[in-house]
Amino acid sequence: MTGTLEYFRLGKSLVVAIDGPSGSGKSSVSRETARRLHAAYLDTGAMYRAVTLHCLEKGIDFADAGAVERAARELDLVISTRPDTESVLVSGIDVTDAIREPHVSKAVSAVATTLGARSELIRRQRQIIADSHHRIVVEGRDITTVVAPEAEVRILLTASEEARLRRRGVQLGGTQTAAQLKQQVLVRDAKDSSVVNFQQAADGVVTVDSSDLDFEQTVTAVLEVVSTVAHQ
Ligand SMILES: Nc1ncnc2c1ncn2[C@@H]1O[C@H](COP(=O)(O)OP(=O)(O)O)[C@@H](O)[C@H]1O
Ligand SMILES: Nc1ccn([C@H]2C[C@H](O)[C@@H](COP(=O)(O)OP(=O)(O)O)O2)c(=O)n1
Repeated sequence: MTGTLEYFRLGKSLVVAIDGPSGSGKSSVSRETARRLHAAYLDTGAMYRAVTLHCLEKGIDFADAGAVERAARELDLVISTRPDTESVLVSGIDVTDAIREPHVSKAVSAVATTLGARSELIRRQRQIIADSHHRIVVEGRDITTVVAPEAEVRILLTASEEARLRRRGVQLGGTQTAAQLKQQVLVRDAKDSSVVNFQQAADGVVTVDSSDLDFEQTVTAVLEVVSTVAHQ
């Protein structure tokens, strides 16, 4: 770790790209990794969710790809990149909690599979990485392959279906039935997989399987991958 922080102090670029399926621990593990590295943190899924919420509120037809793309382009979206501040604003309104609602989770794949909306969000994500002076942990589905394939560290964070369903169930406070959880985790992943590959590691991407690791062990495993790069 000390070596990794030293690497940062030398002003070197350190983009940590983390992809993986739903419930693998991407958001929580990436946020904590960013904290420990004193780096910025970007939850790209939150951006897809914000566009989705906006479309739902404006009654935009998800089948109209042009309208969804326009919504992505025109959205006044501000997302915090401070790991200690979870904040998403749309037109100045705080939607941090609203974008996590189950009805948004259910609809979000429609935006994720609209290629024009993806291009716009990818453009914005690259800008945010540049604004961070390339010291950032970025997580999503296509960060290692599309958004930042040149990232110094590229990780695929996986976990068994059973672990992912269990974690999401606990996270949602036991409010969802087994069928609802399957819909939100496995069915959504299957839909999203039609446009991005986050099930297998691309060349040069290190897989961290968190199925049998607790949260702290997973963060440690990710930091170990980061530190091998810092010491190269
Ligand atoms: N290795 C782990 N062991 C146990 N629980 C974990 C682990 N990693 C994450 N979690 C918990 O699982 C839930 C889902 O994690 P999250 O980061 O939201 O996943 P994702 O962003 O991949 O959907 C959260 O409540 C988180 O605290
Ligand atoms: N880089 C990304 C990030 C998310 N997405 C899509 C895939 C997901 O269905 C949604 C929401 O992502 P999010 O990471 O919030 O999802 P979960 O934390 O797994 O519930 O956005 C994407 O297509 N590309």
